[in-house]
Amino acid sequence: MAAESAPEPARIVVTGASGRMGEELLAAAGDRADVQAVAAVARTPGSVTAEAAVGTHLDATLSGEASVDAVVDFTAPEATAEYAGTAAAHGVAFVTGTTGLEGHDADPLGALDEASGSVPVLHASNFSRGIAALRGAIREAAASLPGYDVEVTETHHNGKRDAPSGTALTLVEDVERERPDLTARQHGRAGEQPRDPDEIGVHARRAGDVTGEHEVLFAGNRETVSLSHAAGDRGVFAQGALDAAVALVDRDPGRYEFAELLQD
Ligand SMILES: NC(=O)C1=CN([C@@H]2O[C@H](COP(=O)(O)OP(=O)(O)OC[C@H]3O[C@@H](n4cnc5c(N)ncnc54)[C@H](OP(=O)(O)O)[C@@H]3O)[C@@H](O)[C@H]2O)C=CC1
Ligand SMILES: O=C(O)C1=N[C@H](C(=O)O)C[C@H](O)C1
Repeated sequence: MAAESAPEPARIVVTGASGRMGEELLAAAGDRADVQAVAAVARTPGSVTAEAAVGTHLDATLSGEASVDAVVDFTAPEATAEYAGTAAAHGVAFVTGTTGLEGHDADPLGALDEASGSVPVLHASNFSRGIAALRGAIREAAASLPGYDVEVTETHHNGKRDAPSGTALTLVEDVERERPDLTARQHGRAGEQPRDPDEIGVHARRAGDVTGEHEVLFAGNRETVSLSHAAGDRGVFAQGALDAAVALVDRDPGRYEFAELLQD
């Protein structure tokens, strides 16, 4: 009987290759058999150590590659808006973990929706499997603990640009869906500010090189429930994003959720 041959690796292009996540993605892809980073894009290519070719413009990079399955993008909202359109124009799936997209002038969320008309698109504020599991637990707790006060706290490294983190916003939305009585997001507190029952507190801390920590605290009925997650390193996010890129290959155009791809 003939031996089954391994499937071809997903051919990806990594944008933001000079960044913390870009470097992590290139390193992680190099260790996997199911993904091949065929090229990388960076504004400052000299700073990138990669076996793949490094360009400065995604459009030129995609034009120069015979076949690319997915662009994997962890950059900044304005770049994500541009790259989503470029990937769609080339018929290439788009996976992005960029946060801070909400309300940005470049309308990255609109660009993702538009791109999803012609290619598969996945945006996740957090690509760790632990956060995907935590979200289920948080939804359950929020539904089971009516009337409890809820406070969301995140901690990240001092180089993070956006606050609160994209993950914190996702967790807040998850709670709000189960608790429509929580209509007021309270970002920090100062001075005389007693808590209103309709508040959901949101707190962002920035310190040192903390990779990413999130906690949702439920308090009421003389008890507290705390659900939390801490990422040990950025490899956690990189592996999840590469899993997503592999899972998106050959899918129909449209918007996809990270949790839904994990179930397949
Ligand atoms: N969803 C998830 O699981 C995770 C999401 N993130 C998110 O990913 C994003 C990147 O994070 P991180 O790697 O730490 O950030 P860095 O600042 O380390 O890297 C950002 C990268 O994007 C590039 N970049 C920034 N602005 C532009 C632009 N206008 N055009 C083209 N390229 C640009 C930078 O290029 P240059 O070096 O030239 O400035 C750099 O390569 C953030 O939004 C962060 O919140 C991070 C970790 C996990
Ligand atoms: O910027 C980061 O580092 C991270 N960003 C994401 C976010 O904003 O939630 C995910 C992770 O926590 C790390």
